[in-house]
Amino acid sequence: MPGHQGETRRTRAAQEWESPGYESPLPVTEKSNPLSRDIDRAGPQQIVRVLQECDAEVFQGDLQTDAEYKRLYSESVVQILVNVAKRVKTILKEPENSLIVLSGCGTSGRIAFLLSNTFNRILARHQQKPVYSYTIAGGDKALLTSQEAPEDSPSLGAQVLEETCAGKKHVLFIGISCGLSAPFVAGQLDFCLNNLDIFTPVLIGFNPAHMARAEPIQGWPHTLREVTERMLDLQRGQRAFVLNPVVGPEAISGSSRMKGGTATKVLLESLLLLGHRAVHRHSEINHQAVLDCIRDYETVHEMTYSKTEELADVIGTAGISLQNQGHVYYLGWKTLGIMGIIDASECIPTFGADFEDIRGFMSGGFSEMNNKEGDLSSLGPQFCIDQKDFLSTILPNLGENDTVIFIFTVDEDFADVEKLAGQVKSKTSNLQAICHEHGGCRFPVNINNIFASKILRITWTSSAGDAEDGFFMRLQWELSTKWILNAISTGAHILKGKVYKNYMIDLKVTNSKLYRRAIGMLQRFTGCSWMQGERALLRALYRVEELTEEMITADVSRHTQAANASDKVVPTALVVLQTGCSVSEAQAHLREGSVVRDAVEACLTSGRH
Ligand SMILES: O=P(O)(O)OC[C@@]1(O)O[C@H](CO)[C@@H](O)[C@@H]1O
Repeated sequence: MPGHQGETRRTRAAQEWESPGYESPLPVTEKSNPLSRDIDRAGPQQIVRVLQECDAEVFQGDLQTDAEYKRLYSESVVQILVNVAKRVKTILKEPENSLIVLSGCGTSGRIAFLLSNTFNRILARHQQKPVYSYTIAGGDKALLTSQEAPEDSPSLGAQVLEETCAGKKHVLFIGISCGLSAPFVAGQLDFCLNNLDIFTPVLIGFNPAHMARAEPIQGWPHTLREVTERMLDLQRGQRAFVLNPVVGPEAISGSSRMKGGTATKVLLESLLLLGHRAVHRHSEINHQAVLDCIRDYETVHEMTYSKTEELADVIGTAGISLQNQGHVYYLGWKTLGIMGIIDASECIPTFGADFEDIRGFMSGGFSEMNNKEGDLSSLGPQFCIDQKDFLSTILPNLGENDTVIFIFTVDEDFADVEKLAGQVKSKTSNLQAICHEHGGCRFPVNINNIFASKILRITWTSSAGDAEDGFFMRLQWELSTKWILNAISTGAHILKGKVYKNYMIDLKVTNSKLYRRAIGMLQRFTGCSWMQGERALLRALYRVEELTEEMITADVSRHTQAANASDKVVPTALVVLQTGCSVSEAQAHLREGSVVRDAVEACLTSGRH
């Protein structure tokens, strides 16, 4: 794709979604992206192109100097990164009784976990004790599966944080909520604000402060907007920090696992790396150092998306597997294995997918995960993540409808990769590799032979630096892998018909944010009122024609709990609203059309005539 054409499209799109009336009053993270409007009708190549452009928006500079929205490269954002990196440095220099806690819900919490482990490993290389910890709404179960309900509890957030920090005298707390929306994180920030003698709170998200969630939180006297405003007041005296550049609407509306997760990783890694380099290499923490770091990540975007053809091929293969009721399996090594497990776990709430549709496994399983709660495999098949589990439970039934994607780097034991690939190859020809190598280190011939043409290989230029450079390269591989896997799972679900325009129509309404998003979607597509949308949603959720008084007056938390057990709730409500049919008729209609998008589209189009 010629670069300037993409840039022109991005500028035009930004002018559109930045205009004050565009999908007002939705915050940026919930708006639909003009660049991806027709992604549901795109083929694999086009899907990659659209995702590339949407992801490039993460690194877009200010359109004008007085632009309303701050971006990653904006002066004020860079300054906050500098200030927070200096706090990191202070803690690393005086680690006794100190802690850096990273926290979030869903993807945000998973990234918190990943980075907390990585940076503790960097410290170990320098013979330093761990300083990092993480919290995630729903505990370690949420690292592997979707646990959306705990996201709604501020008191749970505060309690978990208090336990994590017991006895500490200095805590840098970094709460991540891409939409500035999660009550769990709000509770933690409020706890910090009430204990400023110990805590320095930092909030990371991707909306301007005036778009932070302002609706009342059940059983709590504050809102996230109010907490954000309190933090902004304290920011002047550097007692709290709000890092909230805008990165543009998601390619799939509201799917903050994508750009939100990416920008979180870029921001956090940049500020943590600078803090570490200041201590271990005595380098300066200044604007230029921040800009250099972000530019390195921008290069990762370019390198990754230079593999458009190969990526489109994998999406096509994975899409066919899902269309034929087959499965996609990620088999990864080290942290790239974790990236696979994370990406797979997100498909359940995002696309209403079954946990068997896309699954991730990693070499070493829980001993390699290094999560706080240890081996969770006894909790059920969803928690079996070791490649050994793949061999014992999946391999025997693997077939031509399944796609298996190997994710590894030149640092792996090739004999291991080769042996597993041979076993998989005897069951399915849909074998793919995503692999990272660097200048001095290439894959041996037998690895190339076994995957033949099905290799998406990225060769990185390595700097002959110290161990920290090695870590930095791995962080870049992780981000690159994230982009690739997000594209594969999103693309495959698009090809399966799980996306309508650029909306995830079959999402699970398992927390209050998703519940509100679903009603908003019903309003948008049918023109109904909020109340009509909510009633239709509840009828679909409880599978009843008439709502009882109890259902109407119950708390949203009761509905979101019930949503776990229901299927195709939003598509059913859409059909009910649009045609005036009963819930059971709508369900029958959706069963007939195996592709959700087509069934919904047929109904919406016919309703218009
Ligand atoms: O608090 P955030 O980061 O805005 O949102 C977190 C979340 O609700 O959103 C994602 C789905 O959109 C999931 O990762 C997670 O469950």
